[in-house]
Amino acid sequence: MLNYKKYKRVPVVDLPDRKWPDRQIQKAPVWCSVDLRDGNQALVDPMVVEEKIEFFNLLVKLGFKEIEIGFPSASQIEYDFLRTLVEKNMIPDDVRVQVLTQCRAHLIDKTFEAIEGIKNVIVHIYNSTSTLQRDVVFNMNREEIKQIAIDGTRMVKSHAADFKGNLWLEYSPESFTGTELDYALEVCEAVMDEWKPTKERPIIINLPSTVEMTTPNVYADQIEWMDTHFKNRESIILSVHPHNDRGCAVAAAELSLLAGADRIEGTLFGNGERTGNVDILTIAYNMFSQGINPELNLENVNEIIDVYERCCKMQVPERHPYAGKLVFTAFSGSHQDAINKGIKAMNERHPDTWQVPYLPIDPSDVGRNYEPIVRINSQSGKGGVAFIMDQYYGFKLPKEMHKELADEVQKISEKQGEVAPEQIMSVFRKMYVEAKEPLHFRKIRVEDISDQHDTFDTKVVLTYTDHGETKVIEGFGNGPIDAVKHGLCQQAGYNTRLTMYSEHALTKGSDSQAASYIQLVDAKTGKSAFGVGISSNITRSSVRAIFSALNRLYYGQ
Ligand SMILES: CC(=O)SCCNC(=O)CCNC(=O)[C@H](O)C(C)(C)COP(=O)(O)OP(=O)(O)OC[C@H]1O[C@@H](n2cnc3c(N)ncnc32)[C@H](O)[C@@H]1OP(=O)(O)O
Ligand SMILES: CC(C)C(=O)C(=O)O
Repeated sequence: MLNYKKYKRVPVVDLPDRKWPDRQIQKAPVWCSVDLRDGNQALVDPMVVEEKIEFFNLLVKLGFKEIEIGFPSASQIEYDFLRTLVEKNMIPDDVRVQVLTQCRAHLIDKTFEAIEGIKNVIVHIYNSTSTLQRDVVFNMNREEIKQIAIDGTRMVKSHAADFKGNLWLEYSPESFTGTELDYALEVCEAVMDEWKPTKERPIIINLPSTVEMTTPNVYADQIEWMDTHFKNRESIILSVHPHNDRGCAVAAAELSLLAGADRIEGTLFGNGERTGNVDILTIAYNMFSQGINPELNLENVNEIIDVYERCCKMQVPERHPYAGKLVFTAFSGSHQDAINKGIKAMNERHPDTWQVPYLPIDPSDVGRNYEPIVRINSQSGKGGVAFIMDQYYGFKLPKEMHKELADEVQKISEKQGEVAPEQIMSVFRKMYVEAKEPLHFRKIRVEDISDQHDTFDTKVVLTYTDHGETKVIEGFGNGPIDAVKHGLCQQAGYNTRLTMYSEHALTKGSDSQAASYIQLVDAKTGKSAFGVGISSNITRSSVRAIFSALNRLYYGQ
């Protein structure tokens, strides 16, 4: 049995008048990508300079205005990358780059050496404040730990006096979620007392969920508590930095926005230590799906995946929100049916507002144009097969026909697994379009005889082969189809009723073709069959559909 007694609960926050549950997200926060630092430090093979440059350029293209580019005092690669950005003038003027350092003199000195020449920089210092780390890592009491933060701030301050560009300070009480709230507040305020931020030159106070330890509502309570207890709150940009140990980082980040956070640090696809940082893209796409401008350029998720996978040597999982290969695809019948009907209804009723069952966003909005929304396997139903026929090939099968074709496709999927659209099309062709024997329609002549006949106004002369033997018959009716049917009944003995007819121009493939669908019922036995005809001439496509139905009805095709 699992030894759950080994673990103890993390205390919750006593916040009876919490406000965040009644709020809604109204706008995008300040986004800060920490891919090149927190994401990078978790990689099996951290990025080399060229990869960091490619990733940095992607982040700029996506519209990030704050980018933590590394820990320049940690390694030569980190340092060289930063220097390359500066020397090659690659940092846009409207982007603030951020660098991380521990509160240690030699690391801060090196950091300032690295950032020389940057126009806008955020120097991010941190030290762990949690009860556990105070005890086992630092073996220091509360005052001593607070002093690390104060000393770090002082060191940055003394360097900042000589720094030529614009510089902001960010302070993180690392392991904030394992820190007593009153103590976290005390340390942050000690840093602020030292730094002296103003409304015009605010400090970034970043409250990381370094390890996600609780349900997201507790994190939100912690953030709201801090938000409402800070003195001089207007001189703070309140930032969060959730990790995903419990799989709830996105929820934690979203709830923290309700609780007062202004800024989110996270990574693309949630790469980062252990289970990762919060996935910024998911939060941004969530906003987008609610009609909120995410203020990032996220139209091409495939490009983001491409750069991410190449530089990080990580894979985006197939079920990853908004980005996974399978997230816009339905295999199951009822989902496919609802999507099929939903898209049709939306196009008819309100094409400007996306509302389709099972698809929270329009895949094409994020560049997933070629995504198969519907894929067919043994879990699929008739709606899905009809959707494929329409979306891929332009055949709008009458509802009556859906089941027959789907049953045939299902027989295949039960044997082989997924059935590709081409295979469905080939089944359709074989079943209907190629049902041309033994009755093979050759040609038709249509005459308008309206002033020569009382009830019928169309005469047809129909040539076809029956088991190879050529036959020519005449038929009269109130239109070509009716006349063909009468001719076949009276002169060839096929006594049928026509119970369904529909036709449409084919929108996909050859643009001048029409498709006709017919259902014939044998008047004596009641047996029925569908037929399909295709031709550039609507009369010929209809007659072909009749012959297809006859062959299937009487000759078992
Ligand atoms: C939650 C986070 O993600 S924080 C960011 C973590 N990222 C990284 O660590 C990646 C880059 N880091 C590195 O390359 C290295 O750790 C370096 C270069 C920064 C420092 O290297 P080293 O000094 O050789 O080793 P190390 O990191 O183990 O140093 C630990 C010492 O720093 C102290 N320390 C750790 N964090 C801090 C801090 N934020 N401020 C001040 N001192 C600190 C520890 O108490 C320990 O002190 P001790 O030597 O007296 O026991
Ligand atoms: C440095 C801090 C913000 C960090 O990376 C964390 O707490 O996860």
